[in-house]
Amino acid sequence: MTIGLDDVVAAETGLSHVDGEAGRLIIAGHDLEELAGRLAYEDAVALLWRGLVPEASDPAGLLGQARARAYAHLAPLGPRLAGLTPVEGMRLLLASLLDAEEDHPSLVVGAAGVAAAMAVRGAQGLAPVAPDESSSHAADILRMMRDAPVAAEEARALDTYLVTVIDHGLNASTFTARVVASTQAGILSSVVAGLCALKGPLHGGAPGPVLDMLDAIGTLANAEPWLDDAMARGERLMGFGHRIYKVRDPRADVLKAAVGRLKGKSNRIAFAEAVEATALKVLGRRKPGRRLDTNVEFYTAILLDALGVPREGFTPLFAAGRTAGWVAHAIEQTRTGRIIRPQSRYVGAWPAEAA
Ligand SMILES: CC(=O)SCCNC(=O)CCNC(=O)[C@H](O)C(C)(C)COP(=O)(O)OP(=O)(O)OC[C@H]1O[C@@H](n2cnc3c(N)ncnc32)[C@H](O)[C@@H]1OP(=O)(O)O
Ligand SMILES: O=C([O-])CC(=O)C(=O)O
Repeated sequence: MTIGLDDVVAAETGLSHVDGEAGRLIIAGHDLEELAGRLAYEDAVALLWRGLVPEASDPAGLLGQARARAYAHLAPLGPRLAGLTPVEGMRLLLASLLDAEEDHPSLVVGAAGVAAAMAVRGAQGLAPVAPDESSSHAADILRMMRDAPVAAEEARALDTYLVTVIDHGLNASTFTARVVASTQAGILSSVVAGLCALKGPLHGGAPGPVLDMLDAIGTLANAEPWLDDAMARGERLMGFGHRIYKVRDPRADVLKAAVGRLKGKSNRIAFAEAVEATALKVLGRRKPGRRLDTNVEFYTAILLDALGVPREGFTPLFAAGRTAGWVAHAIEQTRTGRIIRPQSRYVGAWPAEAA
């Protein structure tokens, strides 16, 4: 038995496939590289939901309406976000919809976009900004978050990001969502559960710490000693390593290319590339045979920073993108009609008479 379920197949899915040896991600029958940077997020949602969600044929209009409907419910909660981190705020907002029994696929995705923007603003003591139904999902999230116009190239960069993270096999948050869905709890409960799995740094929470790491390293000359000291203290280098990928995560290059297209918008990219190369050298030396490479979170940090997203907002944006995946997995799992219930191996004390 493997603790951590490394090689266990816990579900069948038609949504996405991660080939960890080839460094390949297939989403609904397409390589990620065919989709990211080419499709708007709503079109990727339609592709992912095809055959699962009836309204998938017109996702653009539906997500706009969904944002407007969600905002009407969520806006009064704006004052309650002060003092919460954006992840906590987003959780509070989405959980509040549970009471309203809003369990509709598009509404949940629309609400996740609104909640991400509101939670980032709320954490800074700023009032929420209303959605624009006619805007694309990516452009509207960025505009609601910053309350300022969004350039077309910025909207495209965020689209690329949201599509890149839309789904990824049975990662920790999606597995969590499927476990909850398997109890027939419904879509929204599954999504809120998935969101709860993103609170820590190991899954979806690494990009903020990646920027902290780059800031702490400061100069290229300091990179190798800094990274080496961190490893000597037993720390993990954020943005590196993956349970499934034993080679470079293909999403790292998709996002790095998206940063490159944002001309003049990142003053960190050259430094980040140099630190990445040094980190790979240090990881290879300190953990020989472990096959630790760059994961999606490293260039997520650079891209979202270039878009002016505060680092505490990185995880809410990951969640906003992943929500369409959680929803689809929840529906897929619910349809199986079977509860997910693995076994544990008891290592505690036995009653005296059984010893
Ligand atoms: C969207 C996403 O969530 S992508 C993942 C984002 N998370 C991060 O970037 C956080 C840093 N990375 C990690 O913590 C891990 O690589 C994980 C959690 C992503 C995957 O972990 P697992 O595959 O379970 O690896 P596991 O914990 O078994 O570690 C294997 C070995 O590699 C080491 N290792 C794994 N990742 C790292 C890392 N980033 N830095 C340093 N060492 C690492 C572990 O210390 C362990 O070494 P040991 O056996 O000598 O003690
Ligand atoms: O697959 C995983 O374990 C983590 C990950 O990269 C993701 O969820 O995108």
